[in-house]
Amino acid sequence: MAPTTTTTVDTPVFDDKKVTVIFVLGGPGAGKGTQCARLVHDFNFCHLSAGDLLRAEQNREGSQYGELIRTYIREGTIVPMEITIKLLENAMRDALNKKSGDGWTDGRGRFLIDGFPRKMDQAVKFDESVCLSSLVIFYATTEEVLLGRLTERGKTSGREDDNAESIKKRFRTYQNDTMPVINYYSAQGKVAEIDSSPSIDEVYKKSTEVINDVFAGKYQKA
Ligand SMILES: Nc1ncnc2c1ncn2[C@@H]1O[C@H](COP(=O)(O)OP(=O)(O)OP(=O)(O)O)[C@@H](O)[C@H]1O
Ligand SMILES: O=c1ccn([C@@H]2O[C@H](COP(=O)(O)O)[C@@H](O)[C@H]2O)c(=O)[nH]1
Repeated sequence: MAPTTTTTVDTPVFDDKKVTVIFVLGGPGAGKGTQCARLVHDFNFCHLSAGDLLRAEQNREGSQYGELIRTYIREGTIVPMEITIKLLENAMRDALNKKSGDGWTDGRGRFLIDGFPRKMDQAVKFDESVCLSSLVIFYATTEEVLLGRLTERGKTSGREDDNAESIKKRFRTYQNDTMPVINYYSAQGKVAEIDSSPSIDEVYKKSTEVINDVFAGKYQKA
């Protein structure tokens, strides 16, 4: 008899009927973090930046991944997905245990996951095993605008990757690895694209319209 093969399908840790996950993507410096900070204030989201979680893990005393993460970030490449997904899952569990108020009763929660998924393997794995996402907000602008913003931010950010060489590598990774993720979700009708070239206030107005649409049920999960 031919050997049987089994395919393991993960059950997501969090129920997407209770937990809303919105991914926030766009080129480096597009304004993802800036917009998320304001959305948190007005809609009581938990904002999880994958980059921030990785930097915290990199700097955590005793972390076995510190040096590995530092190298990937400096090179502008994507840290192996298992690390980032575990950090996100833990942070989500923490927030679900601690947060309260609008959107956070009876095991419910709402998350803006910023700068993730950056690569197709992360997208598929997160949706399957952590929580099915509702939408991607995609902040789109030109490389010229991105470069200007990152160069300016680099004067004070202290980030090891806000320098000309790392920025160039991050742009390449964005085109090669992250644009396919945006196209993948776009084909499922799960992308809201917002031009992030105008002022912070103008971009924010569009962002709130998208979030109101999500809560009004405009975007149905595939
Ligand atoms: N609409 C805007 N107009 C002008 N400047 C902006 C705008 N949005 C953000 N900025 C500025 O651009 C810089 C990058 O913004 P932000 O850190 O929010 O980008 P990001 O997409 O989160 O970047 P990264 O992916 O590198 O973390 C910041 O200094 C921010 O103040
Ligand atoms: O899912 C992710 C997200 C980020 N990274 C690495 O972190 C840096 C910085 O990310 P920001 O969102 O700009 O803060 C990014 O260039 C990657 O090297 C990752 O590996 N995986």
